[in-house]
Amino acid sequence: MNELYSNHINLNAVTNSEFTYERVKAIADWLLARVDTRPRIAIVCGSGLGGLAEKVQNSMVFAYEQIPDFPRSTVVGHKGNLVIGLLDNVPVVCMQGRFHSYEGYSNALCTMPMKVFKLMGVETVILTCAAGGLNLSFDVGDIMVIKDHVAPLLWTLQNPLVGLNDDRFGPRFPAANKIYNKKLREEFKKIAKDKNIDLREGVYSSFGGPCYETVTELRALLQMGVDAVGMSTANEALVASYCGMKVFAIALVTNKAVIDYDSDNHPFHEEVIETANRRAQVLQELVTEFVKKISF
Ligand SMILES: O=P(O)(O)O[C@H]1O[C@H](CO)[C@@H](O)[C@H]1O
Ligand SMILES: Nc1nc2[nH]cnc2c(=O)[nH]1
Repeated sequence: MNELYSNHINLNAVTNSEFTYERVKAIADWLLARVDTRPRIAIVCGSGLGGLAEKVQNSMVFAYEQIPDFPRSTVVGHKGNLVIGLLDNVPVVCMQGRFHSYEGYSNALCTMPMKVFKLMGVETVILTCAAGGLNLSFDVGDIMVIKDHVAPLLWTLQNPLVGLNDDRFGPRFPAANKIYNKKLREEFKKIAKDKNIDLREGVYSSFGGPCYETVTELRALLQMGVDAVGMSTANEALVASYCGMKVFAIALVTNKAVIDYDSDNHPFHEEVIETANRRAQVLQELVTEFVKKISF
């Protein structure tokens, strides 16, 4: 098991080509052989947001290290479990923790679970993440529906789709202008409105991390129209959409991006986790309701 990890010295060099259709199918089949549930919705829990997975009932919990060829979670706030079961009676597969390139994983490896979901029969992927709020009108604790992304890593050979393409997953040259499904965004906004929960909508940008951004980087992003910044999600959204799944993503604004050169403030992960814990319940409520709505 996990031959890849023992043979590879540099997991940051694992490309798309390493995860052949057959290899990904073997992971999907391994999981499907162990559960009765057939999820059509996958949920990725971001930093501090893994509590949602605990709401899943009749669940089978697989630690990532149990699953053949799966990477391991190394970040605080990412438990590292794949949870399969029922969220308010809707069959789901839930990543309680995701993979980031700053953990030393290539983007191909970080996003490999999206392909597993595809081969498990998943049709819709819901991504959640923690992010720094850049839009000047955003407050800590705001929930932002992601409508587009700017992801400089994906402009490079760290694009997760680099390598031999297998058309059974998706096309060689996928479009990226409609990754975040409009109907799903509208549906989610309706749910929030009915519950009197304020929402934001905007553009997410992801960097490789693990450092947070410099003031000048943030100012440049602001000029580009970016509203929130993180270190994940865009890569997963791209691959999920490439595989033909519908994508919906939300960012929780866990801290304010510092765009003043002389400010004494700075972002730190404990604050990110603390805000996520504080807002987890609202987020869980919205996502659960959303899952119910879109399951029909
Ligand atoms: O995107 P998620 O995993 O939610 O977490 C965000 O928060 C962490 C930094 O505090 C980074 O991992 C960043 O990507
Ligand atoms: N890159 C980045 N990731 C984050 N995750 C949570 N907050 C932030 C932030 O301010 N910047």
